[in-house]
Amino acid sequence: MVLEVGKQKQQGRLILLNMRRSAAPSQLQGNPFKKPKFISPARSHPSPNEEVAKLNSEIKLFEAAANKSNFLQPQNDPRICDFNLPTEECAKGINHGYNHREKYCLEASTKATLDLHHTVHSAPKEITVSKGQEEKPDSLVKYFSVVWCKASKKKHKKWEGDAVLIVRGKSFTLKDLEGKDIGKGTGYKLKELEKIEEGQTMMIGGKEIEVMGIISPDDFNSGRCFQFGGGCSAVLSSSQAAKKCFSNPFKSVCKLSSKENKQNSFQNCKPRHDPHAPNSLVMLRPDKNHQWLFNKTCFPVVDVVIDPHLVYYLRPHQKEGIIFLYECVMGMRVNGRCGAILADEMGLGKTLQCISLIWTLQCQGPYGGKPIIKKTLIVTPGSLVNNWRKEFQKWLGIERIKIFTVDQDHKVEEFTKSPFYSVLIISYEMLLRSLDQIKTVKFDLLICDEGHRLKNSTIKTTTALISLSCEKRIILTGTPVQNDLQEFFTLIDFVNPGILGSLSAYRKIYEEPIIISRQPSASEEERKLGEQRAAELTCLTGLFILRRTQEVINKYLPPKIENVVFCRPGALQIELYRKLLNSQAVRFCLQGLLENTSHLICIGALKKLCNHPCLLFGSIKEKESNSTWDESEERNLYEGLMNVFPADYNPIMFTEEESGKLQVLSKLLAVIRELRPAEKVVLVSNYTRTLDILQEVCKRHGYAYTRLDGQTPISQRQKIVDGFNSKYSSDFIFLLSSKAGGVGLNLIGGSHLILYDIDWNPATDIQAMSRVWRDGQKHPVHIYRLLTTGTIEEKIYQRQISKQGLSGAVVDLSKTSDHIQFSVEELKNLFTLHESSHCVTHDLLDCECTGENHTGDSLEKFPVSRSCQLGPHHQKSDSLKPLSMSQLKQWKHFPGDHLNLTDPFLERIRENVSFFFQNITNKTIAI
Ligand SMILES: Nc1ncnc2c1ncn2[C@@H]1O[C@H](COP(=O)(O)OP(=O)(O)OP(=O)(O)O)[C@@H](O)[C@H]1O
Ligand SMILES: [Mg+2]
Repeated sequence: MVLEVGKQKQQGRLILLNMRRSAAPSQLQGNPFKKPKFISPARSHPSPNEEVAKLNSEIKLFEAAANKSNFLQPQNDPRICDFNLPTEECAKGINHGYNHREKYCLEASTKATLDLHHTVHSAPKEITVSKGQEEKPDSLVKYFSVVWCKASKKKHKKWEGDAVLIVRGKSFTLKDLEGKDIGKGTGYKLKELEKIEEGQTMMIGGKEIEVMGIISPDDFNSGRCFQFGGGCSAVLSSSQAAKKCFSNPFKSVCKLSSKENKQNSFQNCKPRHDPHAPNSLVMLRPDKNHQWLFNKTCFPVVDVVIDPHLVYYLRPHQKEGIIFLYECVMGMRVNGRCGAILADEMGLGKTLQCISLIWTLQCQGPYGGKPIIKKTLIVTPGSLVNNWRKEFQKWLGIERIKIFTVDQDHKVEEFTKSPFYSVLIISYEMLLRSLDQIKTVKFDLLICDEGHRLKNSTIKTTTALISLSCEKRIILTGTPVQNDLQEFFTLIDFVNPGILGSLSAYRKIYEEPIIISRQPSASEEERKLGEQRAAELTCLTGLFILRRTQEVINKYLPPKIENVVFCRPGALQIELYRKLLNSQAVRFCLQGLLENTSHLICIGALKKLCNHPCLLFGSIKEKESNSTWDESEERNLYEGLMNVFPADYNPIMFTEEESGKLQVLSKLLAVIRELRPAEKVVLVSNYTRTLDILQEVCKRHGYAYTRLDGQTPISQRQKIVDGFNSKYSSDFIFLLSSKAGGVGLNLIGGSHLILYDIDWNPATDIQAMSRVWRDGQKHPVHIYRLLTTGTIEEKIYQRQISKQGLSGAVVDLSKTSDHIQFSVEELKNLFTLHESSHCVTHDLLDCECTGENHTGDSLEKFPVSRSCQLGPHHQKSDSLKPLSMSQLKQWKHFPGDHLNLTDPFLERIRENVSFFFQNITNKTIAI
């Protein structure tokens, strides 16, 4: 059966092979439209005998081409669209794409036959420049795929490359397949440009071209007519790039060494688990094309069935995710491409999906049941290395799979020397240190957890990982990947190298038109072009990117009660705040007189003050004792500030009353302890010094606590997390530095989470909040975000939720306030203290209520949209994203002195609170 398919294909390609022979080298990567027709301008067609003689040697080339030309597989699986595509529009786009690509291939082969009869080219005719003033509406634009070379009188000319000819009225533009202009002209005779047709050879703008085909406006606008948008070519070019470092990805890891082995394998060709059992999860069978390419030894095709032991626990979205990952790494979604990005929102169980995949591929495969992978490399942030180990044990026990985690006591060498282990789990930092040893192992699958860190292609980690010769690559990330087109390219190019062409081509074909189309000054034409390019890019990459939002697991989770609590500042805080705002440093900032970073120092001081005046006191003392104090910028800021503190002020003896937020926190902890003695609290700050203060509060009140921050050794981290999550733990509080260790942690032992301070980047806060409201959480989750009323904290919050704050930068954890540019106007707003307002944020909401008990609908009814460079239509709504102002308005809100506070926790803190916002998710379940 398989052989038959191969034979048919061979016959079908006889003609094509000869076309290829005469092609310029660039054509091997060229445009699929005309690739098969590519004939040197001065070359006649070879005789049929020549053809046959060359056949054998060229079969191989044909195989490669056949392999690649099926870039997208329409026959593959109708589920593709269901799983992948972010929007309906995109789904339409994909089907459309399929048709096109099928059409391309068909057209290409038909044309090839025609070209065989196309013998010697007549001398090209020069298109003449018009002298008259004929006019033509701009809307009549035609596109052609062409091959070109410099004009010359030589007999044996060689085409130099493919290009796209755009004819608009009397002008033309010639673009190479990287989107660069290589020729331009205007004032040509309209009649001559109008007459251009397929097969025509001509001189235009000093270049000789041959028209290979007509490109539809749709194909041009989508960018498909360019090198990598065309599908077949994309795979070809990149596979050539990939060849450099990749070995055959589909070669089974279990080579048959003898006849005996082979016989045995045939006899054992049964699925490992019963595919017909109820609830069985069976992977897609490879299609004929896949079989022909990767089942050379003709093993029987066997069902790959996920271990029922795992399936029992899997959520529906996880089953879909496993199917998706399987098809991606098997090269069933994009032929010859084995990369995937699983970008599910935080807490959706990306780890379990990967573990299921690894376990499946390590034991099974579609061809004779032979395993697909032997060794897997998992690279993850240091704090999650042991979390991965735990998850493996949780889902597979300790017997099924042998994993090795690298730490101080367990070096990579141990893994490399032992045949015992199949999975290596290592931190990004350790990977860099042990790269040479890691390279000695042949890994069949590479998983990069929290892989958005690879978005920068120049950082060492990315280059190190790129250098590993493993083709099956998976990036896991909870952060959306489409917000920055440059970073998007790097991530895509990492998992599927070369699929979007070179970076410069990508910029020309996709990035530039998309960005131009989003500018307010964009013309209608630019807007349309940008939209279509974005749609095409999304469709192409949507085949191997999967993102699901939190909603898919909401029904398995307990209710979440989110509160934004506006805490009245203490008297000392207000006095110090005023003084800081009156300082010379702030005044200079507002006049634009100081250096670039001065405003950051002012902002830092105000933020410290909001957390607790003793932090500011500590900073001033520290600076004063420094020998450079006299020249330091801070002097202008701190001048006279010490006089505001009581003469005998001792920061170690700080009081709770000195900070509005600390007072609220202290009362909140007390009421949680009293009303829910069995529940625990995660207390988050971005600053170690603030955590010190919070730790001191725990001590003073006798609360048992544990702490994880940047200083915590990686080897300790999982132990701390496990200890806290254990029901036997006596810890009441988990002190967490969100930036240092928030990513990926499971802190389901806690059901109350308090964000003590606010970060410019909402992603940091969202990361922290997602630690407790996730699978496995048993209690309703209470989130409290504390903000000091009228201060810079409110402004940062507003920035987070306003449009400005929603620009691409904010969803990226690596972006800090250092990256944020402020206008003088913005600085003026930042450096204002609103002493008389209960809640400046509410004042800005344009809400009809006077702040009295507005009980808006639940947020769930209001889908949130995040700005994304690929446009609003190219991304599903994400639930774990910053709110917008209008959504906040829908939250229940009321002043602190409101009479009917139904929430017993809020009731206890109201004395120090000027305003509340509250929203409940999953309200249906009784709290
Ligand atoms: N099907 C399931 N049933 C019960 N618990 C599950 C299931 N799937 C995952 N979990 C648990 O949910 C928690 C979150 O899973 P995981 O850490 O894999 O999330 P994630 O998608 O990696 O999130 P993040 O982006 O925050 O890292 C883990 O404790 C995991 O064991
Ligand atoms: Mg994770």
